[in-house]
Amino acid sequence: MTDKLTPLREQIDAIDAQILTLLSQRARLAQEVGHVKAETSAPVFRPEREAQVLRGVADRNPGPLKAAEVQTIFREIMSACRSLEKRVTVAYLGPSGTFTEQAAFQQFGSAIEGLPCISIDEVFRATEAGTADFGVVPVENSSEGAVNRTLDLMLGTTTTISGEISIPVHHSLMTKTGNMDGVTVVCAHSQALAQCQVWLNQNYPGIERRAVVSNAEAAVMASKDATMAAIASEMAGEQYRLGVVKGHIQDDPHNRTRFAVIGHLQTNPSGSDQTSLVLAVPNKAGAVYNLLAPLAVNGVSMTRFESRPARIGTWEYYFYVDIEGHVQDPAVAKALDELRDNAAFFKVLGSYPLSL
Ligand SMILES: C=C(O[C@@H]1C=C(C(=O)O)C=C[C@H]1O)C(=O)O
Repeated sequence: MTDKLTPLREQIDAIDAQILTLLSQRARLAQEVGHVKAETSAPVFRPEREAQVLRGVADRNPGPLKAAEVQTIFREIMSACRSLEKRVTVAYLGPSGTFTEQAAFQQFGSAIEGLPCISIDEVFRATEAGTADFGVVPVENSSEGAVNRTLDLMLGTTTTISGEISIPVHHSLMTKTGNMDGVTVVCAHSQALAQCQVWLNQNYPGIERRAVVSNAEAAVMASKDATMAAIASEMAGEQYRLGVVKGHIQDDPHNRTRFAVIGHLQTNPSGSDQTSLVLAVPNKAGAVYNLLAPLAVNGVSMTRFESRPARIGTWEYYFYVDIEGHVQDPAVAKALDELRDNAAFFKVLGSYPLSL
């Protein structure tokens, strides 16, 4: 066997040497890009460029590696190259071990300064104040719908959305011991409890369910108290040394959560983009219909429509709308100009590359 392996490993060693040479050539070019940007105070992180690089490698990937695996490798290469220009600070809903942290690393790679925050409000504050260059917040879950706090804070924020991330959300039931002996309470974020409610009803109908600030916090609590079980990601379980009682307990096996990247960057078109808006209408008949008519007239597709009470004591609403395309696309620009005229409130939250 050794005789067969040796020549193959020699070939791998030779290729690794080539990869390393090419990586350092790439890194030196990124440093040069960094110098050019520094001369004009241009932003270091260019999400539209990174999205194009990642789409390009997926399109050209000859296999046998999967497109998503090749993208993960290139994501890390870009993250490391970018950090030679500047190591960006990214605030996210923590503590360490949350799905939002996972989303932040999926977007920026691991060569960043992570800034875990205790609440969604804190992520907005840190990003608005410039303590962090970017923030990552949950926006919507495929089973539970909108994350209302994020939508409310988007209304008044000075930041814009520069990217979106979509990740599969798999929950595990975990305890200190890996079994349920002596456990009297199951802790998790309210959304996670809701996403696992059918499974909990069937398997642990009598047990108390306690909503806590995050799943990661539930994992911390379970790591300190053998009477508590946590619902969280297996990643959080590993971090806090929990044993898995049962994995994949979410009621919907395709459960996903969408996250937004917020910051002070206006992202250029990447070729496959989305724009998020908040609108309100005057309180009269046919107002919503009239409001949205310019989208259809200009051939702009709406991919999401969500309403939130305006919280001013009357039955008025803010509408959160996602459309295909970028504000710099002529059809989108024209539709938005017309839309602005019909709206009682109008705010573009950002144009950004569609998640991979
Ligand atoms: C090198 C650049 O800077 C950053 C790093 C990138 C990369 O490593 O490919 C791409 C975009 C930027 O976020 C660039 O803007 O081209």
